[in-house]
Amino acid sequence: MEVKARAPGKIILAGEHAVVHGSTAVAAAIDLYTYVTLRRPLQSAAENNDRLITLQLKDLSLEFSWSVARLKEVIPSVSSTSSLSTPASCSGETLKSISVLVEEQNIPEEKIWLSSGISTFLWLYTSIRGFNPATVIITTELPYGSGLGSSAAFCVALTAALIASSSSDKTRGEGWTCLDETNLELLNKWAFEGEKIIHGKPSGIDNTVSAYGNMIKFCSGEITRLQSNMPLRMLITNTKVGRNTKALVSGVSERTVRHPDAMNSVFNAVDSISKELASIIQSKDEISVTEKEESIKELMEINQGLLQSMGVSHSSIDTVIRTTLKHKLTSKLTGAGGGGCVLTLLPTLVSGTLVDKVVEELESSGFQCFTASIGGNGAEICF
Ligand SMILES: Nc1ncnc2c1ncn2[C@@H]1O[C@H](COP(=O)(O)OP(=O)(O)OP(=O)(O)O)[C@@H](O)[C@H]1O
Ligand SMILES: C[C@@](O)(CCO)CC(=O)[O-]
Ligand SMILES: [Mg+2]
Repeated sequence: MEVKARAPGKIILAGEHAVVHGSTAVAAAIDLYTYVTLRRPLQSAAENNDRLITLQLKDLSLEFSWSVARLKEVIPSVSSTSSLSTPASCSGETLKSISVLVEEQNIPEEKIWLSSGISTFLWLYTSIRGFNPATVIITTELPYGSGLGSSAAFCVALTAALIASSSSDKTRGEGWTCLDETNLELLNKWAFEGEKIIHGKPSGIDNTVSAYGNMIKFCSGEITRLQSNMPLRMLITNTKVGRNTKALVSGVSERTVRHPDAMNSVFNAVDSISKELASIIQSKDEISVTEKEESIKELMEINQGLLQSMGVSHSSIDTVIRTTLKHKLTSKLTGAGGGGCVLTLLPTLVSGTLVDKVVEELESSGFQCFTASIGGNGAEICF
């Protein structure tokens, strides 16, 4: 028995970090996906003594396996205390036990950043599917830890596959299909629990936009779907500077504890930027696209300045901003910053030749550029 699921990455157009502190943010799904295939063994094989839960990370040529017996020994209570319909947080104690199971896998030192993802896998899998043996195969088009929501796409696609494999209502051979509203809500709640293991204190925007797709305005868990009334093209530049969302988010929280008044003013300013951006994107007024683009440019510039003041920019991000500005193009970091990816607005009147020139310049600095279509589908499953 095999089910497949996929979930998209995202870009944050405005409001990252401030959204963790209650400000509004605007995000959109992009057409780069994480794919999960879940294979359950035939009944006869499942009854063998060597029953295994296996995780294959195909792009990295890595495989991790746990015997069901070992899982039952180390985290006996997980599957008895939770079920698909009751999303629950992983307690500190359970996470410690799961870390023991992850450490036993001897992850190569240079890939140790995968540990939180593998812990999340074990938590989500055993909470939703119990100790039923299976092989889970993951591939991704998203760069890991670069601000495009690889962690959320991983949690959402994995949970979607787990929900699909638990479902008795299977419509075969119909290609990729969306989940119904109830399952989507459940999926989003479970994926948020997964994100908590990877991010520490996520706002929930990344898993929500990956699950629901489209373009959304998000504030304290409340989602508004945005209908764009203008073309929106962004160049994405991956600085390839590795960073970790958990550390960056906690850095901003520490700064907020030290300077609460100043930082709350910053978060309020970001809230206004996101709200204004959302209204420009949706506006049906007679304002020309060029005028709208000019406003968006300015808002991106102010947002980047505020992200700088939160301490989450990086010299590689500054290089991208300077390089694009030479060609009168505006950029801001996207996601958690500290390196990772940068967005550059490509106004409708900008010629392909200019874009090619900018890309060439950015790539000669060692960065990687690409474009992605914005605002597509969220999580989907396939039987
Ligand atoms: N396909 C995957 N397989 C296993 N683990 C993954 C996968 N994708 C992401 N992860 C886990 O998520 C971590 C990266 O998450 P992190 O939140 O730091 O970056 P991001 O989600 O790419 O960026 P951002 O949160 O800024 O959008 C990795 O270190 C890994 O533990
Ligand atoms: C940095 C952050 O705001 C976005 C990461 O994509 C964290 C979050 O909202 O969970
Ligand atoms: Mg993440």
